[in-house]
Amino acid sequence: MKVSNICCIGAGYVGGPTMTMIAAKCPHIKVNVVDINQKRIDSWNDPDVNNIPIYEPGLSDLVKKTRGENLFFTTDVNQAILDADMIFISVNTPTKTYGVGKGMAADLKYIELCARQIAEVATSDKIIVEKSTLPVRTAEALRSILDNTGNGVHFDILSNPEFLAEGTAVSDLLNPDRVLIGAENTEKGKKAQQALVDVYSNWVSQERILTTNVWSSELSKLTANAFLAQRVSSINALSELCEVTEADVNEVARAIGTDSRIGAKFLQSSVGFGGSCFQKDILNLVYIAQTYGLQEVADYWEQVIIMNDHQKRRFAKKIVKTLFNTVSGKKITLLGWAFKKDTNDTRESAAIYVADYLLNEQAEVTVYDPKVTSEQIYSDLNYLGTRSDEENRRLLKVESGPMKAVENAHATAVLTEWDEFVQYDWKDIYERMLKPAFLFDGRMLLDHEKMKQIGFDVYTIGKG
Ligand SMILES: NC(=O)c1ccc[n+]([C@@H]2O[C@H](COP(=O)([O-])OP(=O)(O)OC[C@H]3O[C@@H](n4cnc5c(N)ncnc54)[C@H](O)[C@@H]3O)[C@@H](O)[C@H]2O)c1
Ligand SMILES: O=c1ccn([C@@H]2O[C@H](COP(=O)(O)OP(=O)(O)O[C@H]3O[C@H](CO)[C@@H](O)[C@H](O)[C@H]3O)[C@@H](O)[C@H]2O)c(=O)[nH]1
Repeated sequence: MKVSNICCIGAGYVGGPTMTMIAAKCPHIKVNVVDINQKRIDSWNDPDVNNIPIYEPGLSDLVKKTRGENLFFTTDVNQAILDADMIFISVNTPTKTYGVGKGMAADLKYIELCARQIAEVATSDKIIVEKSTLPVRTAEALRSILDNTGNGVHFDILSNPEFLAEGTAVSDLLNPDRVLIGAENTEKGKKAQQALVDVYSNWVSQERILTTNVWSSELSKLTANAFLAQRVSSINALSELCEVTEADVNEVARAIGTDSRIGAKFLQSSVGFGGSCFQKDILNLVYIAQTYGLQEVADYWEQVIIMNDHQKRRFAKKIVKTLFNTVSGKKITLLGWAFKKDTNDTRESAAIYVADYLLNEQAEVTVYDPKVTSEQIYSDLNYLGTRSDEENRRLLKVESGPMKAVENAHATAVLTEWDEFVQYDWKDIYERMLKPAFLFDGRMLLDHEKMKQIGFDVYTIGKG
Protein backbone atom coordinates (compact mmCIF):
# COMPACT_ATOMS: atom_id res chain seq x y z
CA MET A 1 0.00 0.00 0.00
CA LYS A 2 1.31 3.45 -0.92
CA VAL A 3 0.50 6.38 1.33
CA SER A 4 -0.44 9.60 -0.45
CA ASN A 5 -2.30 11.54 2.20
CA ILE A 6 -1.29 11.89 5.85
CA CYS A 7 -3.19 13.61 8.62
CA CYS A 8 -1.52 14.44 11.92
CA ILE A 9 -3.73 15.33 14.87
CA GLY A 10 -1.81 17.69 17.17
CA ALA A 11 0.32 20.58 15.86
CA GLY A 12 2.66 20.74 18.85
CA TYR A 13 6.37 20.21 19.49
CA VAL A 14 6.18 16.75 17.95
CA GLY A 15 3.43 17.00 15.32
CA GLY A 16 4.74 20.24 13.83
CA PRO A 17 8.42 19.34 13.27
CA THR A 18 7.79 15.65 12.46
CA MET A 19 5.24 16.38 9.78
CA THR A 20 7.35 19.20 8.35
CA MET A 21 10.17 16.67 7.88
CA ILE A 22 7.87 14.10 6.26
CA ALA A 23 6.52 16.78 3.91
CA ALA A 24 10.04 17.93 3.05
CA LYS A 25 11.29 14.41 2.33
CA CYS A 26 8.15 13.05 0.65
CA PRO A 27 6.94 15.62 -1.90
CA HIS A 28 4.50 13.01 -3.25
CA ILE A 29 2.61 12.89 0.07
CA LYS A 30 0.13 15.58 1.09
CA VAL A 31 0.41 16.26 4.82
CA ASN A 32 -2.36 17.97 6.81
CA VAL A 33 -1.48 18.92 10.37
CA VAL A 34 -4.62 19.64 12.38
CA ASP A 35 -5.28 21.03 15.83
CA ILE A 36 -8.23 22.32 17.82
CA ASN A 37 -6.14 25.26 19.00
CA GLN A 38 -6.94 27.98 16.45
CA LYS A 39 -4.23 30.29 17.74
CA ARG A 40 -1.56 27.62 17.29
CA ILE A 41 -2.72 26.85 13.75
CA ASP A 42 -2.79 30.59 12.92
CA SER A 43 0.83 30.85 14.10
CA TRP A 44 1.87 27.89 11.95
CA ASN A 45 0.23 29.72 9.03
CA ASP A 46 1.76 33.11 9.85
CA PRO A 47 3.11 34.61 6.58
CA ASP A 48 6.33 35.40 8.48
CA VAL A 49 7.81 31.93 9.17
CA ASN A 50 9.74 33.37 12.08
CA ASN A 51 6.44 33.52 13.95
CA ILE A 52 5.68 29.78 13.89
CA PRO A 53 4.81 28.67 17.44
CA ILE A 54 7.89 26.54 18.07
CA TYR A 55 11.46 27.69 18.09
CA GLU A 56 13.78 24.98 16.75
CA PRO A 57 16.99 25.67 14.85
CA GLY A 58 16.36 25.07 11.10
CA LEU A 59 12.61 24.52 11.42
CA SER A 60 11.37 27.79 9.95
CA ASP A 61 13.42 27.23 6.78
CA LEU A 62 11.86 23.80 6.28
CA VAL A 63 8.36 25.18 6.89
CA LYS A 64 9.03 27.93 4.36
CA LYS A 65 9.93 25.32 1.72
CA THR A 66 6.97 23.01 2.25
CA ARG A 67 4.04 25.05 3.59
CA GLY A 68 1.37 25.54 0.94
CA GLU A 69 3.15 22.98 -1.31
CA ASN A 70 2.39 19.64 0.38
CA LEU A 71 2.22 20.76 4.02
CA PHE A 72 -0.93 22.36 5.42
CA PHE A 73 -1.99 23.49 8.88
CA THR A 74 -5.72 23.61 9.57
CA THR A 75 -8.40 23.29 12.24
CA ASP A 76 -10.63 21.30 9.87
CA VAL A 77 -9.97 18.01 11.66
CA ASN A 78 -12.86 16.08 10.09
CA GLN A 79 -11.91 16.85 6.49
CA ALA A 80 -8.29 15.89 7.14
CA ILE A 81 -9.42 12.57 8.69
CA LEU A 82 -11.69 11.86 5.74
CA ASP A 83 -8.92 12.53 3.20
CA ALA A 84 -6.12 10.58 4.93
CA ASP A 85 -4.82 7.04 4.35
CA MET A 86 -2.67 7.34 7.45
CA ILE A 87 -3.47 9.31 10.64
CA PHE A 88 -0.81 10.16 13.20
CA ILE A 89 -2.07 10.91 16.70
CA SER A 90 0.36 13.39 18.20
CA VAL A 91 -1.66 15.01 20.95
CA ASN A 92 -0.46 15.73 24.46
CA THR A 93 -0.48 12.98 27.11
CA PRO A 94 0.22 14.89 30.33
CA THR A 95 0.34 13.46 33.84
CA LYS A 96 -3.18 13.09 35.24
CA THR A 97 -4.15 15.87 37.62
CA TYR A 98 -7.35 14.26 38.97
CA GLY A 99 -8.93 10.97 39.96
CA VAL A 100 -7.33 7.54 39.85
CA GLY A 101 -3.61 7.76 39.04
CA LYS A 102 -3.50 11.50 39.85
CA GLY A 103 0.08 12.79 39.69
CA MET A 104 1.38 9.53 38.13
CA ALA A 105 -0.59 8.05 35.24
CA ALA A 106 -0.70 9.53 31.74
CA ASP A 107 -3.96 11.33 31.02
CA LEU A 108 -5.27 9.67 27.88
CA LYS A 109 -8.39 11.76 27.45
CA TYR A 110 -7.06 13.59 24.37
CA ILE A 111 -6.04 10.28 22.79
CA GLU A 112 -9.48 8.83 23.40
CA LEU A 113 -11.18 11.91 21.95
CA CYS A 114 -9.08 11.53 18.80
CA ALA A 115 -9.98 7.84 18.48
CA ARG A 116 -13.68 8.59 18.88
CA GLN A 117 -13.54 11.38 16.32
CA ILE A 118 -11.66 9.21 13.80
CA ALA A 119 -14.14 6.36 14.28
CA GLU A 120 -17.09 8.67 13.81
CA VAL A 121 -15.77 10.44 10.72
CA ALA A 122 -13.83 7.80 8.77
CA THR A 123 -15.62 6.27 5.80
CA SER A 124 -12.63 4.34 4.42
CA ASP A 125 -9.88 2.10 5.88
CA LYS A 126 -7.16 3.98 7.77
CA ILE A 127 -3.79 3.30 9.33
CA ILE A 128 -3.68 4.89 12.78
CA VAL A 129 -0.22 5.73 14.08
CA GLU A 130 0.45 6.31 17.77
CA LYS A 131 3.02 9.12 17.70
CA SER A 132 2.28 10.39 21.21
CA THR A 133 4.11 8.68 24.08
CA LEU A 134 1.66 6.18 25.55
CA PRO A 135 1.46 3.58 28.30
CA VAL A 136 2.16 0.05 27.12
CA ARG A 137 -1.05 -1.61 25.82
CA THR A 138 -2.78 1.64 24.83
CA ALA A 139 -3.27 0.22 21.33
CA GLU A 140 -5.66 -2.25 22.89
CA ALA A 141 -7.88 0.57 24.15
CA LEU A 142 -7.65 2.36 20.81
CA ARG A 143 -8.69 -0.81 18.97
CA SER A 144 -11.68 -1.22 21.25
CA ILE A 145 -12.90 2.35 20.67
CA LEU A 146 -12.27 2.29 16.93
CA ASP A 147 -13.95 -1.07 16.36
CA ASN A 148 -16.92 -0.47 18.64
CA THR A 149 -17.82 3.03 17.51
CA GLY A 150 -16.68 3.05 13.85
CA ASN A 151 -18.60 2.86 10.58
CA GLY A 152 -17.45 -0.68 9.82
CA VAL A 153 -14.22 0.42 8.13
CA HIS A 154 -10.92 -1.34 8.97
CA PHE A 155 -8.28 0.29 11.15
CA ASP A 156 -4.68 -0.81 11.50
CA ILE A 157 -2.89 0.48 14.57
CA LEU A 158 0.85 1.14 14.59
CA SER A 159 3.09 2.43 17.35
CA ASN A 160 5.73 4.87 16.11
CA PRO A 161 7.09 6.75 19.13
CA GLU A 162 9.12 9.88 18.57
CA PHE A 163 12.64 10.18 19.96
CA LEU A 164 13.52 13.73 18.91
CA ALA A 165 14.92 16.02 21.59
CA GLU A 166 13.90 19.64 21.67
CA GLY A 167 16.50 22.11 20.49
CA THR A 168 17.84 19.53 18.04
CA ALA A 169 14.51 18.38 16.57
CA VAL A 170 15.39 19.05 12.95
CA SER A 171 18.74 17.26 12.99
CA ASP A 172 17.28 14.39 15.06
CA LEU A 173 14.48 13.95 12.53
CA LEU A 174 16.83 14.26 9.58
CA ASN A 175 19.27 11.72 10.94
CA PRO A 176 17.56 9.59 13.58
CA ASP A 177 19.48 6.92 15.53
CA ARG A 178 16.49 4.74 14.78
CA VAL A 179 12.85 4.86 13.77
CA LEU A 180 10.71 2.39 15.69
CA ILE A 181 7.54 0.95 14.21
CA GLY A 182 5.45 -1.56 16.15
CA ALA A 183 2.60 -3.40 14.47
CA GLU A 184 -0.03 -6.02 15.18
CA ASN A 185 1.05 -9.48 14.16
CA THR A 186 -1.51 -9.95 11.38
CA GLU A 187 -1.20 -9.84 7.62
CA LYS A 188 -2.90 -6.45 7.50
CA GLY A 189 -0.82 -5.22 10.43
CA LYS A 190 2.39 -6.15 8.60
CA LYS A 191 1.21 -4.38 5.43
CA ALA A 192 0.44 -1.25 7.43
CA GLN A 193 3.87 -1.46 9.05
CA GLN A 194 5.50 -1.70 5.63
CA ALA A 195 3.53 1.34 4.44
CA LEU A 196 5.04 3.41 7.25
CA VAL A 197 8.50 1.90 6.68
CA ASP A 198 8.17 3.09 3.06
CA VAL A 199 7.41 6.64 4.19
CA TYR A 200 10.55 6.81 6.36
CA SER A 201 12.64 5.04 3.72
CA ASN A 202 12.49 8.22 1.69
CA TRP A 203 15.35 9.50 3.85
CA VAL A 204 16.19 6.97 6.61
CA SER A 205 18.32 3.93 5.79
CA GLN A 206 16.72 0.49 6.19
CA GLU A 207 19.00 -0.65 9.02
CA ARG A 208 17.84 2.27 11.15
CA ILE A 209 14.17 1.38 10.81
CA LEU A 210 13.32 -1.11 13.54
CA THR A 211 10.13 -3.13 13.38
CA THR A 212 8.67 -4.80 16.49
CA ASN A 213 5.35 -5.80 17.94
CA VAL A 214 3.12 -2.99 19.24
CA TRP A 215 3.77 -3.58 22.94
CA SER A 216 7.56 -3.58 22.60
CA SER A 217 7.38 -0.33 20.68
CA GLU A 218 5.10 1.38 23.21
CA LEU A 219 7.23 0.23 26.13
CA SER A 220 10.54 1.09 24.44
CA LYS A 221 9.65 4.76 24.38
CA LEU A 222 9.07 4.93 28.14
CA THR A 223 12.17 2.81 28.69
CA ALA A 224 14.42 5.05 26.57
CA ASN A 225 13.37 8.14 28.51
CA ALA A 226 13.73 6.34 31.83
CA PHE A 227 17.31 5.26 30.95
CA LEU A 228 18.28 8.75 29.76
CA ALA A 229 16.84 10.46 32.82
CA GLN A 230 18.44 7.85 35.07
CA ARG A 231 21.87 8.83 33.74
CA VAL A 232 21.23 12.46 34.58
CA SER A 233 20.02 11.58 38.07
CA SER A 234 23.00 9.27 38.54
CA ILE A 235 25.55 11.94 37.68
CA ASN A 236 23.60 14.51 39.71
CA ALA A 237 23.66 12.20 42.73
CA LEU A 238 27.43 12.01 42.35
CA SER A 239 27.65 15.80 41.97
CA GLU A 240 26.60 16.20 45.58
CA LEU A 241 29.27 13.76 46.68
CA CYS A 242 31.84 15.64 44.57
CA GLU A 243 30.99 18.89 46.33
CA VAL A 244 31.91 17.48 49.74
CA THR A 245 34.96 15.50 48.63
CA GLU A 246 36.62 18.00 46.28
CA ALA A 247 36.25 15.65 43.37
CA ASP A 248 35.11 17.43 40.19
CA VAL A 249 31.99 15.96 38.63
CA ASN A 250 33.10 16.93 35.11
CA GLU A 251 36.34 15.03 35.61
CA VAL A 252 34.47 12.04 36.99
CA ALA A 253 32.04 12.14 34.05
CA ARG A 254 34.92 12.23 31.59
CA ALA A 255 36.70 9.41 33.37
CA ILE A 256 33.72 7.10 33.31
CA GLY A 257 32.38 8.29 29.95
CA THR A 258 35.50 7.16 28.11
CA ASP A 259 34.60 3.58 29.05
CA SER A 260 32.89 2.50 25.85
CA ARG A 261 30.45 0.41 27.85
CA ILE A 262 29.26 3.51 29.69
CA GLY A 263 29.60 6.10 26.92
CA ALA A 264 30.08 9.86 27.19
CA LYS A 265 26.60 11.19 26.48
CA PHE A 266 24.04 12.34 29.03
CA LEU A 267 26.54 12.72 31.84
CA GLN A 268 26.31 16.47 32.17
CA SER A 269 25.53 17.33 35.76
CA SER A 270 22.93 20.06 36.10
CA VAL A 271 20.42 21.81 38.31
CA GLY A 272 18.07 18.96 37.39
CA PHE A 273 16.43 17.69 34.26
CA GLY A 274 13.29 19.36 32.96
CA GLY A 275 11.17 19.13 29.84
CA SER A 276 7.73 17.77 29.19
CA CYS A 277 8.82 14.15 28.88
CA PHE A 278 11.25 12.71 31.41
CA GLN A 279 9.25 13.24 34.59
CA LYS A 280 5.89 12.47 32.98
CA ASP A 281 7.12 9.30 31.32
CA ILE A 282 8.91 7.93 34.38
CA LEU A 283 5.90 8.62 36.59
CA ASN A 284 3.84 6.77 34.02
CA LEU A 285 6.28 3.85 34.06
CA VAL A 286 6.15 3.76 37.86
CA TYR A 287 2.36 3.79 37.77
CA ILE A 288 2.22 0.98 35.22
CA ALA A 289 4.57 -1.15 37.32
CA GLN A 290 2.41 -0.49 40.38
CA THR A 291 -0.79 -1.46 38.58
CA TYR A 292 0.84 -4.82 37.75
CA GLY A 293 1.83 -5.17 41.43
CA LEU A 294 5.56 -4.77 40.67
CA GLN A 295 6.44 -2.56 43.64
CA GLU A 296 10.24 -3.06 43.49
CA VAL A 297 10.26 -2.10 39.81
CA ALA A 298 8.17 0.98 40.62
CA ASP A 299 10.42 2.00 43.52
CA TYR A 300 13.55 1.56 41.43
CA TRP A 301 12.43 4.04 38.76
CA GLU A 302 10.77 6.46 41.15
CA GLN A 303 14.17 7.13 42.69
CA VAL A 304 15.19 8.90 39.45
CA ILE A 305 12.48 11.51 40.09
CA ILE A 306 13.21 11.76 43.80
CA MET A 307 16.86 12.51 43.04
CA ASN A 308 15.90 15.11 40.44
CA ASP A 309 13.59 16.94 42.86
CA HIS A 310 16.38 16.86 45.42
CA GLN A 311 18.84 18.38 42.94
CA LYS A 312 16.56 21.33 42.10
CA ARG A 313 15.81 21.98 45.77
CA ARG A 314 19.37 21.74 46.95
CA PHE A 315 20.53 24.24 44.31
CA ALA A 316 17.95 26.78 45.53
CA LYS A 317 18.82 26.01 49.16
CA LYS A 318 22.50 26.57 48.42
CA ILE A 319 21.73 30.08 47.15
CA VAL A 320 19.92 30.94 50.38
CA LYS A 321 22.59 29.41 52.60
CA THR A 322 25.45 31.12 50.76
CA LEU A 323 23.75 34.51 50.96
CA PHE A 324 24.10 34.40 54.76
CA ASN A 325 20.95 32.34 55.26
CA THR A 326 18.56 34.95 53.98
CA VAL A 327 17.55 36.24 50.56
CA SER A 328 14.67 38.31 51.87
CA GLY A 329 14.49 41.55 49.89
CA LYS A 330 17.61 40.58 47.91
CA LYS A 331 17.66 40.70 44.12
CA ILE A 332 18.58 37.34 42.63
CA THR A 333 18.95 37.17 38.87
CA LEU A 334 18.21 33.96 37.01
CA LEU A 335 19.83 33.63 33.60
CA GLY A 336 17.72 31.17 31.65
CA TRP A 337 14.18 29.87 32.08
CA ALA A 338 13.91 27.29 29.26
CA PHE A 339 14.48 23.67 30.32
CA LYS A 340 17.51 23.45 28.00
CA LYS A 341 19.16 25.66 25.42
CA ASP A 342 17.87 26.28 21.89
CA THR A 343 14.20 25.88 22.78
CA ASN A 344 11.47 28.21 24.02
CA ASP A 345 9.84 25.28 25.84
CA THR A 346 9.71 25.72 29.61
CA ARG A 347 7.67 22.69 30.68
CA GLU A 348 9.01 21.29 33.99
CA SER A 349 12.05 23.55 33.73
CA ALA A 350 14.22 23.51 36.86
CA ALA A 351 14.14 27.33 36.77
CA ILE A 352 10.44 27.34 37.71
CA TYR A 353 11.09 25.42 40.92
CA VAL A 354 14.22 27.36 41.84
CA ALA A 355 12.34 30.66 41.35
CA ASP A 356 9.39 29.42 43.41
CA TYR A 357 11.69 28.38 46.25
CA LEU A 358 13.46 31.75 46.25
CA LEU A 359 10.17 33.66 46.14
CA ASN A 360 9.03 31.69 49.19
CA GLU A 361 12.18 32.98 50.87
CA GLN A 362 11.03 36.51 49.94
CA ALA A 363 13.74 37.11 47.35
CA GLU A 364 13.19 39.63 44.56
CA VAL A 365 13.76 37.43 41.55
CA THR A 366 14.64 38.81 38.11
CA VAL A 367 14.72 36.58 35.04
CA TYR A 368 16.27 36.89 31.62
CA ASP A 369 15.90 34.23 28.92
CA PRO A 370 16.73 34.85 25.25
CA LYS A 371 13.69 32.95 23.90
CA VAL A 372 11.04 32.73 26.61
CA THR A 373 8.35 35.43 26.87
CA SER A 374 7.43 37.08 30.17
CA GLU A 375 3.86 35.84 29.84
CA GLN A 376 5.15 32.26 29.66
CA ILE A 377 7.25 32.80 32.77
CA TYR A 378 4.29 34.14 34.78
CA SER A 379 2.05 31.40 33.46
CA ASP A 380 4.59 28.73 34.60
CA LEU A 381 4.74 30.21 38.08
CA ASN A 382 0.99 30.67 38.35
CA TYR A 383 0.54 27.02 37.37
CA LEU A 384 2.29 25.97 40.59
CA GLY A 385 -0.46 27.75 42.52
CA THR A 386 1.92 28.89 45.26
CA ARG A 387 0.74 32.52 45.09
CA SER A 388 -1.58 34.73 43.06
CA ASP A 389 -0.76 36.05 39.61
CA GLU A 390 -0.68 39.55 41.07
CA GLU A 391 1.88 38.51 43.71
CA ASN A 392 4.04 36.67 41.20
CA ARG A 393 4.10 39.74 38.95
CA ARG A 394 4.99 41.97 41.90
CA LEU A 395 7.78 39.74 43.22
CA LEU A 396 9.34 38.47 40.00
CA LYS A 397 10.53 40.76 37.21
CA VAL A 398 11.37 39.72 33.68
CA GLU A 399 13.98 41.71 31.78
CA SER A 400 14.51 41.78 28.03
CA GLY A 401 18.31 42.04 28.28
CA PRO A 402 20.95 40.44 30.51
CA MET A 403 22.80 43.58 31.60
CA LYS A 404 19.71 45.26 32.98
CA ALA A 405 18.76 41.98 34.63
CA VAL A 406 21.95 41.76 36.69
CA GLU A 407 21.97 45.43 37.74
CA ASN A 408 22.29 45.64 41.56
CA ALA A 409 21.79 41.88 42.00
CA HIS A 410 23.20 40.13 45.06
CA ALA A 411 23.50 36.91 43.10
CA THR A 412 23.29 35.65 39.53
CA ALA A 413 22.37 32.04 38.82
CA VAL A 414 22.78 30.29 35.47
CA LEU A 415 19.87 27.89 34.97
CA THR A 416 19.92 27.21 31.22
CA GLU A 417 23.05 26.51 29.19
CA TRP A 418 22.40 29.12 26.46
CA ASP A 419 25.58 29.68 24.37
CA GLU A 420 25.22 33.46 24.62
CA PHE A 421 25.73 33.36 28.40
CA VAL A 422 29.34 32.27 27.86
CA GLN A 423 29.98 35.21 25.54
CA TYR A 424 28.87 37.92 27.99
CA ASP A 425 31.26 40.53 29.34
CA TRP A 426 31.38 39.02 32.84
CA LYS A 427 33.61 41.80 34.10
CA ASP A 428 30.83 44.24 33.25
CA ILE A 429 28.29 41.96 34.96
CA TYR A 430 30.49 41.85 38.06
CA GLU A 431 30.68 45.63 38.17
CA ARG A 432 26.91 46.01 37.88
CA MET A 433 26.23 43.62 40.79
CA LEU A 434 26.31 44.33 44.52
CA LYS A 435 29.35 43.01 46.41
CA PRO A 436 30.14 40.35 47.35
CA ALA A 437 28.90 39.26 43.92
CA PHE A 438 27.70 35.66 44.09
CA LEU A 439 27.59 33.49 41.01
CA PHE A 440 25.79 30.13 40.98
CA ASP A 441 26.37 27.98 37.92
CA GLY A 442 23.67 25.35 37.66
CA ARG A 443 25.00 24.11 34.30
CA MET A 444 28.78 24.04 34.77
CA LEU A 445 28.79 26.43 31.84
CA LEU A 446 31.22 29.18 32.71
CA ASP A 447 34.98 29.33 33.13
CA HIS A 448 35.01 29.31 36.91
CA GLU A 449 38.69 30.18 37.38
CA LYS A 450 38.19 33.26 35.21
CA MET A 451 35.06 34.19 37.16
CA LYS A 452 36.96 33.95 40.45
CA GLN A 453 39.72 36.16 39.03
CA ILE A 454 37.11 38.76 38.10
CA GLY A 455 36.04 38.73 41.73
CA PHE A 456 32.92 36.58 41.84
CA ASP A 457 32.18 34.22 44.71
CA VAL A 458 31.48 31.15 42.61
CA TYR A 459 29.36 28.14 43.48
CA THR A 460 28.90 25.44 40.90
CA ILE A 461 27.13 22.12 40.88
CA GLY A 462 29.55 19.23 41.35
CA LYS A 463 32.68 21.02 42.52
CA GLY A 464 33.84 21.62 46.08
N1 LIG B 1 7.95 17.49 23.17
C1 LIG B 1 8.80 16.55 22.82
O1 LIG B 1 9.97 16.79 22.62
C2 LIG B 1 8.33 15.14 22.62
C3 LIG B 1 9.21 14.22 22.05
C4 LIG B 1 8.77 12.90 21.85
C5 LIG B 1 7.48 12.54 22.20
N2 LIG B 1 6.64 13.46 22.75
C6 LIG B 1 5.27 13.04 23.02
O2 LIG B 1 4.45 13.50 21.94
C7 LIG B 1 3.15 13.88 22.40
C8 LIG B 1 2.87 15.31 22.03
O3 LIG B 1 3.79 16.14 22.68
P1 LIG B 1 3.97 17.68 22.29
O4 LIG B 1 5.14 18.17 23.06
O5 LIG B 1 3.96 17.82 20.80
O6 LIG B 1 2.61 18.28 22.90
P2 LIG B 1 1.97 19.71 22.62
O7 LIG B 1 1.14 20.04 23.80
O8 LIG B 1 3.02 20.67 22.15
O9 LIG B 1 1.00 19.47 21.36
C9 LIG B 1 -0.16 18.70 21.40
C10 LIG B 1 -1.23 19.39 20.56
O10 LIG B 1 -2.34 18.51 20.44
C11 LIG B 1 -3.51 19.32 20.36
N3 LIG B 1 -4.69 18.52 20.64
C12 LIG B 1 -5.06 17.93 21.80
N4 LIG B 1 -6.21 17.24 21.65
C13 LIG B 1 -6.59 17.40 20.36
C14 LIG B 1 -7.69 16.92 19.60
N5 LIG B 1 -8.62 16.13 20.14
N6 LIG B 1 -7.77 17.28 18.31
C15 LIG B 1 -6.83 18.08 17.76
N7 LIG B 1 -5.76 18.56 18.42
C16 LIG B 1 -5.64 18.21 19.72
C17 LIG B 1 -3.26 20.42 21.37
O11 LIG B 1 -4.08 21.54 21.12
C18 LIG B 1 -1.76 20.70 21.16
O12 LIG B 1 -1.54 21.76 20.26
C19 LIG B 1 3.16 13.59 23.90
O13 LIG B 1 2.65 12.31 24.12
C20 LIG B 1 4.64 13.64 24.26
O14 LIG B 1 4.92 12.83 25.38
C21 LIG B 1 7.04 14.74 22.95
O1 LIG C 1 23.62 15.22 30.37
C1 LIG C 1 22.54 15.78 30.47
C2 LIG C 1 21.54 15.71 29.46
C3 LIG C 1 20.33 16.35 29.67
N1 LIG C 1 20.11 17.06 30.80
C4 LIG C 1 18.80 17.73 30.99
O2 LIG C 1 17.78 16.79 30.76
C5 LIG C 1 16.62 17.44 30.24
C6 LIG C 1 16.14 16.75 28.98
O3 LIG C 1 17.06 16.97 27.95
P1 LIG C 1 16.94 16.27 26.51
O4 LIG C 1 16.73 14.84 26.69
O5 LIG C 1 18.09 16.70 25.71
O6 LIG C 1 15.65 17.00 25.90
P2 LIG C 1 14.14 16.51 25.65
O7 LIG C 1 13.60 17.37 24.58
O8 LIG C 1 13.42 16.45 26.95
O9 LIG C 1 14.27 15.04 25.03
C7 LIG C 1 14.00 13.86 25.77
O10 LIG C 1 12.61 13.61 25.82
C8 LIG C 1 12.01 13.48 24.52
C9 LIG C 1 10.52 13.36 24.75
O11 LIG C 1 10.11 12.08 25.04
C10 LIG C 1 12.61 12.29 23.81
O12 LIG C 1 12.01 12.17 22.53
C11 LIG C 1 14.11 12.50 23.67
O13 LIG C 1 14.69 11.35 23.06
C12 LIG C 1 14.70 12.70 25.06
O14 LIG C 1 16.09 13.00 24.96
C13 LIG C 1 17.03 18.89 30.04
O15 LIG C 1 16.59 19.69 31.11
C14 LIG C 1 18.53 18.84 30.00
O16 LIG C 1 19.13 20.06 30.40
C15 LIG C 1 21.08 17.15 31.79
O17 LIG C 1 20.87 17.79 32.82
N2 LIG C 1 22.26 16.50 31.58
